Amino acid sequence: MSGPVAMSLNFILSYQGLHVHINIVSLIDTPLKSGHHISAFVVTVRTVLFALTVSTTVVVYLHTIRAVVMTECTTFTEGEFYEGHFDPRAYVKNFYACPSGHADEKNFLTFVLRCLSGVFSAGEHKGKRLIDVGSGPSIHSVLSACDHYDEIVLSDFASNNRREIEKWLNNIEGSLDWKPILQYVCELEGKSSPSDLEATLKQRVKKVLKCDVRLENPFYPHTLEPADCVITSLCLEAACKDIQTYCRALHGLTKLLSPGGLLVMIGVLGESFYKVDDQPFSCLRLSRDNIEEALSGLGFSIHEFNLLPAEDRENNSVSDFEAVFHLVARKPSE
Ligand SMILES: C[S@@+](CC[C@H](N)C(=O)[O-])C[C@H]1O[C@@H](n2cnc3c(N)ncnc32)[C@H](O)[C@@H]1O
Repeated sequence: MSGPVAMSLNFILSYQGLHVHINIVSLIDTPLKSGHHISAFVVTVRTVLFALTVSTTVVVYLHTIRAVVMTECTTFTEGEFYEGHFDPRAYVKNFYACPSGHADEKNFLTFVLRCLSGVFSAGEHKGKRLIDVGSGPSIHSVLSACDHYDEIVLSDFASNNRREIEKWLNNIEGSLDWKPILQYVCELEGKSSPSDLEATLKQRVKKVLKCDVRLENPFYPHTLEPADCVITSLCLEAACKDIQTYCRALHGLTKLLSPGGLLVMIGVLGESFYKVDDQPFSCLRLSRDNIEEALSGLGFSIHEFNLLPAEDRENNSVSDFEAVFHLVARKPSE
């Protein structure tokens, strides 16, 4: 099977103390198959002026130009690509090492954690079962909810992600460190003990399952009992190559909910790629209308839609999102 090949070219042009750093990252099809095209092309040109003094080096960034050209997307990085190319430890180190998240994605993670805390900390939403779809290697999206649901299922397409979660749940040496995020959520919610929160979550997570959101039943061949709450964060836009697939996947997720159940989504608008270390992944560019139309088409009522526009987008080297959104919607009761 052919898959996209990530190419990264770096070079420096120097002339009399003026250094031009050129970084080209592109996703291209494997040359083994003909008729394929460049699918994503990211060019970053950094012009750096080094002014040397006796003891110090002053670096002045003159300007950063970034151009992203999306052409026909024959190589959208779907689940199979994640299996071989997504580094769970690098992902967590890049984006979840501390509550402020990645330095280029200002306030992204604090916005997400605050929104999730706002939904769940009062205890208004509770129930027996909660499913997080496309967890990646991460547990942050269920931290605020875990006190209020008896059984939690985490899930992802990629086995390397599921393995990292299992390692953390089983206290295996060298597992991912979620302490800074646990600490932050406790501070938000006035809880005194991150280790109690950690213990609660570890006790409530009953399964870590393979899922594929492109399937009508994402957990096929298993049939899960209907959940009171489904959470999904940054998964559908990473997994779905076009809006039709996205709407079908959303429908599949909503079928996991019992009537009247709660859907909580975190996602990005207007993003075409993100990077984990130097490895780019594609993303379906969504608008707020896309999501609202898809959900109202499924009969959901949207209770909250919160948006955080990207700050300093032109200097973001790890993604090109326009805004991060958080929404809470309810499935119609029968
Ligand atoms: C950007 S990560 C999001 C991870 C995590 N939920 C978060 O908020 O950080 C996207 C995740 O989607 C998963 N994914 C990709 N294709 C998928 C599919 N078809 N079904 C389920 N998960 C998929 C990837 O393995 C990856 O873990």
